[in-house]
Amino acid sequence: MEHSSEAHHRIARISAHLYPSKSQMMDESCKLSRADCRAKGGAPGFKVAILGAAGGIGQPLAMLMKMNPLVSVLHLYDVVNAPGVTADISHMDTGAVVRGFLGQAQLENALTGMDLVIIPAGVPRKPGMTRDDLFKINAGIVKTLCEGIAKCCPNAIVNLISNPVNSTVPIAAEVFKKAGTYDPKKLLGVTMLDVVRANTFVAEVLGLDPREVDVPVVGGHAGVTILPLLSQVKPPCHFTQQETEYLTDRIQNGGTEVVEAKAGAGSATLSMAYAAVKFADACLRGLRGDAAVIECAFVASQVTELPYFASKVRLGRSGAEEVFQLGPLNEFERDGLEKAKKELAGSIEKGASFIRK
Ligand SMILES: NC(=O)C1=CN([C@@H]2O[C@H](COP(=O)(O)OP(=O)(O)OC[C@H]3O[C@@H](n4cnc5c(N)ncnc54)[C@H](O)[C@@H]3O)[C@@H](O)[C@H]2O)C=CC1
Ligand SMILES: O=C([O-])CC(=O)C(=O)O
Repeated sequence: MEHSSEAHHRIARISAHLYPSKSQMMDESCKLSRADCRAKGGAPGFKVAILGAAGGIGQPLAMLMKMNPLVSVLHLYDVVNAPGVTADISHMDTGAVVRGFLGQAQLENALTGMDLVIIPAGVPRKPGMTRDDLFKINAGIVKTLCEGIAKCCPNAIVNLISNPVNSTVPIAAEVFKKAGTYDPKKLLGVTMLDVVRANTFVAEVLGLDPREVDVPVVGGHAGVTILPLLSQVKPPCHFTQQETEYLTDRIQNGGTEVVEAKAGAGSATLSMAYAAVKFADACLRGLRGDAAVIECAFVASQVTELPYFASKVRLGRSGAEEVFQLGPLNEFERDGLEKAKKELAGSIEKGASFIRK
């Protein structure tokens, strides 16, 4: 039979977990706080922060990052609901230790020591809006968060999701330049969802498994700036003019397709969380030193005359270590490139001058 005081202690411990105040009345001496636990969260891996972790993208993104074996510490920051999301996700029996941070006063603690910072903070579109309509609110949010990064984890890789990406990446770059911490290799605008969509839609047209399809998508992340290079699809294939026009239009307007389907309840969140994790995982594999990790991203670039451009990049220990040229384009793509560059130039300038002014 169980010794009675041992049983008493066990009941008190369970009770302490469920009803802290009741257990306090039962037995003050047998409370076990988290700090007393033997686990010290020292598992090997990278430290990742998500800023905007309680949002539509943030929550599934946090869940998927908690499942990533390359992550040892996961910091979840938001201006609302961070404790709830953190409590929920921290019960998943995967390796990463999860900590929550709520509000501006906790931003610095959320960022200190991070290897990778993923930013999905900011407002999403409603039907009838362009991504640029989000600039007014999201520009200031991105500025504040990047000031925190410059101060607390200037060497971290930054994955910027908040729209309009074509402007928020230049905003982040200018904040880092002002702080003297700018490393162009470490600032990456996330355009992975365009690639994910392109792979899906092309696979549908060709009757292939999307996992076997690789479509480079270059330019930027809004309307005509999203330029799928269908002439470079792997495996090599041919499209009719009608297929090319259908696919280009669907890939460029994939975001709007979701915004309209959600009818006022926001924009892509689940496919975006999936794409963000796919991209973050590539960044972490690069940081680990894996060879040939190549993905598309919106980065500082000399591929065109514009200072930022999305194209394939090689991810390594220091971020985007190599930015690849566009390769041969057909006439349809060359036309698309000219349209993309025209719009991109304005969006980049708008972002940069928001900080320079
Ligand atoms: N790059 C891409 O491919 C995509 C980008 N997006 C963009 O991602 C952003 C977020 O979208 P959702 O998650 O759907 O929006 P949401 O409104 O569901 O979540 C945004 C979260 O950001 C938080 N937030 C607001 N201000 C903050 C601050 N100063 N610091 C920290 N957190 C803050 C909010 O509290 C909220 O939890 C939007 O700008 C959207 O346009 C969305 C889909 C794809
Ligand atoms: O369309 C939006 O507003 C969100 C987004 O960037 C996307 O889904 O590609």
